[in-house]
Amino acid sequence: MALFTELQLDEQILKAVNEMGFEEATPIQSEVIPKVKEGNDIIGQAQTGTGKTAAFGIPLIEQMNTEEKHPQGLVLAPTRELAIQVAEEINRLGRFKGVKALAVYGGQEISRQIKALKRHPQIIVATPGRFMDHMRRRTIRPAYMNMVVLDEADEMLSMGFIEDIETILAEVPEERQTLLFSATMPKRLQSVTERFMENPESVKVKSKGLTVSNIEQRYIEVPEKQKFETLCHLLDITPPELAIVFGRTKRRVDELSEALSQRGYAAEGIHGDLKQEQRDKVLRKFKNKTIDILVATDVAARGLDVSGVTHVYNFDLPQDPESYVHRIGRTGRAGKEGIAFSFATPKEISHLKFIESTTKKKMIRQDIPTFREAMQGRYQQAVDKLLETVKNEDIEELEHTAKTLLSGYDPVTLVAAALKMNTKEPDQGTIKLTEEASLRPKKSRGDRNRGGDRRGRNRGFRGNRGNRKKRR
Ligand SMILES: Nc1ncnc2c1ncn2[C@@H]1O[C@H](COP(=O)(O)OP(=O)(O)OP(=O)(O)O)[C@@H](O)[C@H]1O
Ligand SMILES: [Mg+2]
Repeated sequence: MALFTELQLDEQILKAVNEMGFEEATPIQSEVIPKVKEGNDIIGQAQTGTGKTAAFGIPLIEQMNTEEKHPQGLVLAPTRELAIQVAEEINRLGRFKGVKALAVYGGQEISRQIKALKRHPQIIVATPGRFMDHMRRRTIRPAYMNMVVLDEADEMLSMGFIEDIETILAEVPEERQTLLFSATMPKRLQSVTERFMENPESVKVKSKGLTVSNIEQRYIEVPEKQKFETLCHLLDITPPELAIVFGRTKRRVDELSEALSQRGYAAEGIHGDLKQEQRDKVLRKFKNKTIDILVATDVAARGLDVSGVTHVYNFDLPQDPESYVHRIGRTGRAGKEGIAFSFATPKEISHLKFIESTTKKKMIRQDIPTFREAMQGRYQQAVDKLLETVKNEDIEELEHTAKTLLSGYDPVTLVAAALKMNTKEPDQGTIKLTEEASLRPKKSRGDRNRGGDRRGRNRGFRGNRGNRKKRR
């Protein structure tokens, strides 16, 4: 860690950094920021939640000319929510310097974006598909861009955005500076770095494994049919502040969020078949804690930074170890603690071991929690609620009634009854959850095959690829 004052930043950026409450630069920031200033192409790898956004955002802002009318910086990101978030962070960092970023992504009216472009943002943060749209309409001219950042480049590759990126970068002047960031750098990414970057310098923050140590990683071997009860029990035993539950498919996410709601949890789902408005609404509710459980496909696995996420549950194991790293990285951010639970069916244990071998971190095995433990958790919640009321609520009015009650009943009986009333009822009612097949051990699947799967499954919900095709 280094002080930001040692990084020779613009005064205005330093001021923004201070106001954001950053005290010291994180390792990736202190390594990358000076190197970007030297003008090199950089490949930056550091664990999830360690400030990669500001690591590229700060030097990007520094090199923007606020007199210039055309956008000069471009950040490409795999998902719409991530594009929005990165633009927000850049706007916070750049506000005293007068550098503005605009998020441009599928699912939002293009006319609205065209209007916003007239306010001359220096930096565009885009999903590849929508950026291509703007390029074709000539509403954005890449010819003036001199810095390009590929955030989560490996994910854009998996999603099949490679050709789009190629098309985009062919229109950005060659003498640009290109930066590439991710917490994971699978080998297949080399093709991207070779094609799009010039003598890139690799900056990799030294660490024991791919995941941060402040995330406790656990797994539970559980048959498919018992997963849902197991999840409910875990939620009861230690209620999360905010939790993300990852499911494999969109249908799974729909069914799971419905089932959780039915059982009385404040849960909603997010995936790519939802309208963008709905996606925004759900994420907003999660951020302001109207709901405390977000059920998601991998659309929420990358880059999303929501403070207060204490728990991540892999209801279904992810196919790729990379996806595992990013999913669990939604907790334990910026030095905070987090816990990740992964469910593996007996057949999937070998796949889990394969994930462990990639992350170089063993998960702690835990038994399936019992109904009794879950009930204890619920009672504890009732106790907490009662004590909270004692502490914070105005209950004087009820004192007379309480005394009358106490004259006729034993106090232990009364308190126990009050607790019982406040305890969530044992689960009942049937829920609908279509079974997922166990994942096959990864060894039998090729890289290309996996990439294709993901692309097929996710198409249309990141970067609006589907719509673009129709218009063409
Ligand atoms: N120097 C700093 N000090 C304190 N907090 C910071 C600092 N830099 C960034 N942060 C905060 O840490 C959080 C995580 O940062 P960021 O989203 O950039 O992580 P990341 O490395 O891109 O993670 P991911 O791999 O998941 O995308 C954000 O809330 C960010 O504002
Ligand atoms: Mg990031």
